[in-house]
Order: sequence, then C-alpha cells, then structure tokens
Amino acid sequence: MKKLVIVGAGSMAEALISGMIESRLITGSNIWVTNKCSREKLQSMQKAYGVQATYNHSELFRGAETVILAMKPKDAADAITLIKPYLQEDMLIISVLAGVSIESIELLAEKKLPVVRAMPNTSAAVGKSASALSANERVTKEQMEAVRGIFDTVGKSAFVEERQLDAVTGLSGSGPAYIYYLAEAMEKSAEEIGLEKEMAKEFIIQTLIGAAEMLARSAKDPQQLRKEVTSPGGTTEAGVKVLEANGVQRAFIECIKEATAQSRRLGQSFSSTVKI
Ligand SMILES: NC(=O)C1=CN([C@@H]2O[C@H](COP(=O)(O)OP(=O)(O)OC[C@H]3O[C@@H](n4cnc5c(N)ncnc54)[C@H](OP(=O)(O)O)[C@@H]3O)[C@@H](O)[C@H]2O)C=CC1
Ligand SMILES: O=C(O)[C@@H]1CCC=N1
Repeated sequence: MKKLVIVGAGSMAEALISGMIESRLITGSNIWVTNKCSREKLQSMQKAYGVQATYNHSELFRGAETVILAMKPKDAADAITLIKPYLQEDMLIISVLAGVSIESIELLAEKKLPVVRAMPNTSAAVGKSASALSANERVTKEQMEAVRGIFDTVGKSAFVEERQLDAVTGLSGSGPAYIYYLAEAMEKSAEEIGLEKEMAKEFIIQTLIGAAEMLARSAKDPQQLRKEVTSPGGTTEAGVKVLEANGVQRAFIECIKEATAQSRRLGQSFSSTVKI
C-alpha cells in the first residue's frame, strides 16, 4: 500500500497501525500520523512503529492515497474543516467515527469524496477486529478491495448498510469493553474467593479464550454450550441463578441498546451542526 494518512493518533489509530504493520500490509514508513497537539504521543508512535508524524498538512497529505479519520466525533467538525483544502477527490477517505454519516463528512469537506465508513474495534491490534464497512457510490472497486485489505488483515470485515452501523457500534465496536468489564468482575471475585491475583488472571484469560473458541468452532448456540457446563444441582446452576436474580442478561441487552442509541444520538447531533 502507498501512503496512508491517519488523522487522530489515539486508541483506534494505534490498534489499526499495530495490526497493519504486524500483518505486513504496510510498512511504518508509509504511514503518516497527526493529532491535535500531543507531541509526545506522536513521538512514542514513531518510536514504537516507525511511522512518520507531522503537523505540517502539506507534507502530511502530499501523495496520500488513503486517509483514515480517527478523531473523536466531537472533534471531527474542526478536524475536517482544517484538513479540507488538502483532501483530493481521488483520495479514499475511511472514517472510523462512531455515528458520523458519510453525508456529514462530504458536507464538511465541501467536496464529493469516495468515503467508506468503518466500525472496527480495538482488537485490530491483535488481528481480531470485527469490522463493519459501508461505502458511498464514489468508492471504486479497487478502493473497495483496498479497504477490505486493511480490515481483513486486522480481523474480519463485512459490508453492511450505512443505517446498520449504529447497531454494529453498540454491539461489536464497543463490544470488547463489555468483555473487559466481565474480566474485571472475574478478577475482583478471585480475591474474595481466596485466589492469588496473578494465578487467577491466567485462568480467567484462558477461560475467555476457550469460550470464544468454542463459540467460533462449535455448531452449538451459546445457550446450548452454557447448558453443557451446567450440571443439575451443581456449581454453575447455583452461580447462574444469582445472575438471573440480578437481571444480568437483561442489563447486557439494555447496555447494547443504549450504546446503539448513543451512536444514533451522536450522529444526529453531528448532522444537525453540520447542516446549520
Ligand atoms: N476506541 C475504540 O474502541 C473505537 C473507536 N472508534 C472511533 O474511533 C475514533 C477515535 O477513537 P479513540 O481512538 O478511542 O479516541 P482517542 O481519544 O484515543 O484519540 C483521539 C485522537 O484524535 C486526535 N484529535 C483530536 N482533534 C484532532 C484534530 N483537530 N486533528 C487531528 N487529530 C485530532 C487526538 O489528538 P490529541 O491527543 O492531540 O488531542 C487523539 O490523537 C472515534 O471517532 C471513535 O468513535 C471506533 C471503533 C472503536
Ligand atoms: O465509545 C465509543 O464511542 C467508541 C465507539 C465504539 C467504541 N468506542
């Protein structure tokens, strides 16, 4: 891949950079990054991945083939307004911004651009992102393949309708955080049940990896797999009864619905400011 520019150098940018370099899709020297003002962060990324970093926009965008927008949605209007003179109609724009529509990006850039909206997750750093993609009609077949090239090397990707991206954001964009929340609870419980922290950590990680592998490889659904762990009158049944009594499954469903609604709200408030 030729020159790739990433505007925003936070968690998502770093996950993508580390995944792309690890999978040898691109070398660090062909990746150019910038952020708002955190110079130390850019320096640490240069050191860790061998990427190029600059605040000089002419230098940043000169000869760029692909531009990834990776700032927070609240910063997107300012960022796109600043970079719009440098965006060319043949540059492929990939936005990972939650909620922000393709239309809003084009309105802010004040030009017709090939835009792909992507919703990956931070597991891209280890090649395990689940990424949903949605493209406008200006994206060529070659650009589409280039985008698949990026997101398939950092995990698995699939094209969806743009209107489905809020739901994907609530489910798998934010998804790793829900699993980390569960891991946090398991770690906290370990202390209370008398297990040494470091040892418990290993058991927790292997249990999560094993359960994920079972879900991926087995033809059985999650409920069936859960039943197979649950002996009548046994330990799992006793534990899961407590989860049921506390409405934990319902809480997870509400959590994903609320995250989806927040993605929709972010998008609506962004669109309304762009259109004013
Ligand atoms: N984190 C995640 O799990 C996921 C995030 N996303 C999306 O990715 C995007 C980034 O999220 P995340 O990486 O977590 O955010 P971070 O807060 O970690 O990083 C945001 C980055 O944007 C930079 N930035 C802010 N304003 C500008 C600007 N005007 N010009 C250039 N850079 C700017 C910040 O620079 P500085 O540090 O100097 O302020 C920072 O480097 C969001 O839109 C989010 O919706 C999508 C999927 C998953
Ligand atoms: O929390 C967020 O808004 C971003 C989008 C998906 C994951 N992190």
